[in-house]
Amino acid sequence: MLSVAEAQARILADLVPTGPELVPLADSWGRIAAADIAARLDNPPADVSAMDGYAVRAADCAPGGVLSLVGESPAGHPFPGRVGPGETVRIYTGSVVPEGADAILIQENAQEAGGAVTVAVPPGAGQHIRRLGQDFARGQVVVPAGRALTARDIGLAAAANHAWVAVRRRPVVVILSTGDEIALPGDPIAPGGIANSNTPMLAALVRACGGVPVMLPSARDSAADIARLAQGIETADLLLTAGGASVGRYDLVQQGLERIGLAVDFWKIAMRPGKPLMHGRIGRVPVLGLPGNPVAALVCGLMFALPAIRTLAGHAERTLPEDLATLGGNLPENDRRADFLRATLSRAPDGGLVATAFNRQDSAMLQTLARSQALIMRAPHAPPARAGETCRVVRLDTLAI
Ligand SMILES: Nc1nc2c(c(=O)[nH]1)N[C@H]1C(S)=C(S)[C@@H](COP(=O)(O)OP(=O)(O)OC[C@H]3O[C@@H](n4cnc5c(N)ncnc54)[C@H](O)[C@@H]3O)O[C@H]1N2
Ligand code: MOO
Repeated sequence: MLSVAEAQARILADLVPTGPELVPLADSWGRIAAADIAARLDNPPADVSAMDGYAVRAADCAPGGVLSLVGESPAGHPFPGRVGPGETVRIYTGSVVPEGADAILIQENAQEAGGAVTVAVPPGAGQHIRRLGQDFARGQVVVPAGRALTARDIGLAAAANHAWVAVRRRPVVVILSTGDEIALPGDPIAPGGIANSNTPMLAALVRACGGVPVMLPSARDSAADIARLAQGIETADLLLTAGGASVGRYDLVQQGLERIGLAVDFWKIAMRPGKPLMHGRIGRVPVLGLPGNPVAALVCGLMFALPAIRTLAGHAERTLPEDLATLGGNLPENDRRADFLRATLSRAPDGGLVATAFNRQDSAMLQTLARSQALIMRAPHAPPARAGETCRVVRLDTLAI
């Protein structure tokens, strides 16, 4: 069976990012920059004052000295002349510093009367001046390609004078759950039936990864029905199936999709939950067959669908970051499958993270999944671990998933 890392590498190997589209900058939150965004101007565009006061020549300012007030430089209306020896110009925060001046005397440290300004506390040379380009220079890349745009990036791109940005088209991800027992949430549930939690959960995951989910009606446990529902996926960027991935007589996803051209790349990986994960292609469309147990579907979603969607979306950070934490309880020796244990997080007195695994890790238990704040990652064949030892975690509390 493949390791988690090998499976990730094979899934991501030949995914091609979607093409670019232009969107208004203000609508670009969370979108992935398709190209570097370079500044179209210097910021600040000139030397400007950081305070309200007087533009002066620092060398002219001595305590008690008097300067002649020769004009004003309001923001947006630069003073056209020069500040000569013994002269000063009234200035405000954000105003262009007139030629000749090399410091700002803040108004709290001066007294103005009858066209003269008396210096109380002289400024140092250069004080309270924001230099031309000190934030960024024209041509400098302010947002690199592949970044998911934050409110801060949008502010920066706006300051760099961009009204539109090129972002990647959101990948279209088709979701197909399978199983005779599956009913739409809210519909009557027949004896032995179960509400479909995977489809809405995976749709939310797709959205959180920057994709557009397309939820198909769930398929019966029949190869013909699976093939029928999955027809027409050639315009999608990714197909996610859930359920029917294992070895039972009614686990028919592979058989069903083979009828419409599925070529399987791998099936089964050394991971818990998630052993029956399948990867393949139908034509150019990558296919991820997720296990039906909802926890396995979501954990495989985080470890494989998320990197795949992020790669399709052109995101530079493809996989979830790992953190270190201290174990809050003992863990037994692990077998040959990498384990992802649902866990809560707390803080040790020194502020460090403490991860405590839930006692029951049944991959059908959604409540512990929803309550978990991290997944403790255990390597295949990890020896028993004791409370207080360091462990690797994927944080869920910081993900909006
Ligand atoms: N003999 C073996 N049995 C199983 C093995 C194995 O290796 N040998 N693997 C187990 C593992 S691990 C998993 S995970 C499951 C995966 O099974 P499938 O992917 O075939 O999923 P189903 O059998 O269709 O369903 C499993 C379980 O999940 C429920 N389910 C399915 N879809 C949904 C949905 N959309 N919403 C809510 N719940 C869903 C379904 O009712 C079952 O209870 O196989 C083990 N078996
Ligand atoms: O994926 Mo299964 O849920 O490993 O138990």
